[in-house]
Amino acid sequence: MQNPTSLAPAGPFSEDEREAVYRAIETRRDVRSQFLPKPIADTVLRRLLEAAHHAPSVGFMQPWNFIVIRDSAVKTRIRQAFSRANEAEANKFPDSRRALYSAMKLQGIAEAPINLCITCDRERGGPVILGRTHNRDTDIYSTVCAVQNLWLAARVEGIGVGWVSIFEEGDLRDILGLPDRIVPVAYLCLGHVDELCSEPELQTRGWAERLPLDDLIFQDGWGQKSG
Ligand SMILES: Cc1cc2c(cc1C)N(C[C@H](O)[C@H](O)[C@H](O)COP(=O)(O)O)c1[nH]c(=O)[nH]c(=O)c1N2
Repeated sequence: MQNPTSLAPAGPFSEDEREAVYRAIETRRDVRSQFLPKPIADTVLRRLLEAAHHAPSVGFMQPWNFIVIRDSAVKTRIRQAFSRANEAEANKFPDSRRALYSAMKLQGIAEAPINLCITCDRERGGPVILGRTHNRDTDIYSTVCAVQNLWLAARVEGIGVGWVSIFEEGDLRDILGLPDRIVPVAYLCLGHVDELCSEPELQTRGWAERLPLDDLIFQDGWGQKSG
């Protein structure tokens, strides 16, 4: 049988292109406070969704859907669900951290012109999916790849993205009318930004620090360091 694969050139990008890609990766931020009210043009939103839709997926399953939320009544219900979950989460932390937790803004649901729920259809493509037999969660991993593609594409477009995960899943299911087989993987707030924090907000506020990369790299087996 003839090999149907067609090949395209795949050498390194030019220096400028390479720098631009790494700049997008390094300056991407999780956004909660910097959203501008300016609407996102449909053409821009479409490019972001195309970027997400070009993510890798197990068995080319493409398990994602994109629920674009603009309706302020829906956002209000989502915001209320966040508030309930946020209170419960705050109470999980010891007294010494609770005040700092409560002082942080952890969502921009109302301020972001668009909210976007990226879901995973756990039954898309039928019961047997190439590559998923031994790890059922690879459909979820695939959906997260779509989220990251969108997040980086958004940086390039001057659109900030904030991932909000402080919800009871049942609330999201109920508000968005999700069938049982659909998992809400990411709830994202999107809006134009003209400024972004230069470091993760959780770092500047003293909640956590970026770990040294060298501590995380092992050679040929868990815990094994070179030299
Ligand atoms: C799966 C997942 C879920 C959440 C987040 C991220 C991810 C990957 N993050 C954002 C998170 O705090 C942030 O990514 C890190 O602090 C690192 O900062 P930068 O993304 O580099 O700005 C996040 N932030 C927030 O304010 N509220 C939230 O509910 C969440 N939830």
